[in-house]
Amino acid sequence: MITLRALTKQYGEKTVVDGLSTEIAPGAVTGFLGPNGAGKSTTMRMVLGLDHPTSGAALVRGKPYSELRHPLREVGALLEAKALHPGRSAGKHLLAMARSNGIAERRVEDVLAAVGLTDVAGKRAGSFSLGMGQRLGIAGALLGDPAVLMFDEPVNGLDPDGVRWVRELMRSLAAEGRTVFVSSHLMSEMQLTADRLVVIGKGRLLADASIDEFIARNSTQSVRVRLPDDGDRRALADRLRANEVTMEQVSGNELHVRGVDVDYVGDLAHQLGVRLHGLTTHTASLEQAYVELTAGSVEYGAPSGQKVGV
Ligand SMILES: Nc1ncnc2c1ncn2[C@@H]1O[C@H](COP(=O)(O)OP(=O)(O)OP(=O)(O)O)[C@@H](O)[C@H]1O
Repeated sequence: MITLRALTKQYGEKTVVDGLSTEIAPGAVTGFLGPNGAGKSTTMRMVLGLDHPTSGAALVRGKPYSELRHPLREVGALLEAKALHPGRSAGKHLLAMARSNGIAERRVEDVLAAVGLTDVAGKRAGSFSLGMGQRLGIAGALLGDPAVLMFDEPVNGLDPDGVRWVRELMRSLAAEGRTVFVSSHLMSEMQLTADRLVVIGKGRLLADASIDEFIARNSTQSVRVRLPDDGDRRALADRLRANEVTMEQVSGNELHVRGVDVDYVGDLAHQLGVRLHGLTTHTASLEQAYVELTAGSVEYGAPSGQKVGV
């Protein structure tokens, strides 16, 4: 369990983490999402005692990091891949970590096997590819067999096999009853990996919900209608507008209609005698729900694209 209590961090005038309160529960993967600069890394650093809160608290199993007796045995983290001695072999790096943290040396073999690095344990960590570096970082996080794990962007730069491997690892760690807190920019990935989501923007909590709740609360369903004839499309759009129904033309002859269901649009098309080639309900993906939620708190975003007029 990780507990954030009104966690706040200011750098000079700027509040980068702003009164965050939530609990990251064991037995689940919790995705930590937010646009660039939202404060995700700063939050994780405070959980690990690498940054100090201006006010509030970040607790691991009820205690601040500084009060944990055997920190690496209680919380493991991958913050920045390759934050290690480049001349040391992977095995020696882990051995040094084990020795300085009172962790049994046999754990080194276990975690090397768990991340698939047994065969390259004797190679210099500095010669590792990005993917191997990530695996070594994850091995370090697992070394103390901790109940709480935090991963900051663990799939950054990984190939599809590596991404799938990280996903399965996160899921299996959660299935063992551990707390798994993972930040990512890849919404589609979080949709496959996470049970719950904590979303922040400009340091503030925007959402704290299960994936399904998050999509249901933050996105509206739309009806997608395809009409092969321009005149038919205009007739339907005019009638929807007259009925004060919101819609947009996305491409060619496709309309996205909001706030009504397929029955409504189908009946209207029938009344008008227009021909349809498609009529479907579309539920927003996590990506769309996330973009809608964070639209107001993107610090460095590009302006959104122009809509095609109907
Ligand atoms: N040591 C520091 N001094 C001043 N400002 C800082 C410091 N560390 C972080 N910041 C600022 O705090 C804000 C939050 O940064 P943070 O790295 O926590 O965001 P993030 O959500 O992890 O972003 P990203 O997704 O881009 O990694 C940013 O505006 C950043 O410039």
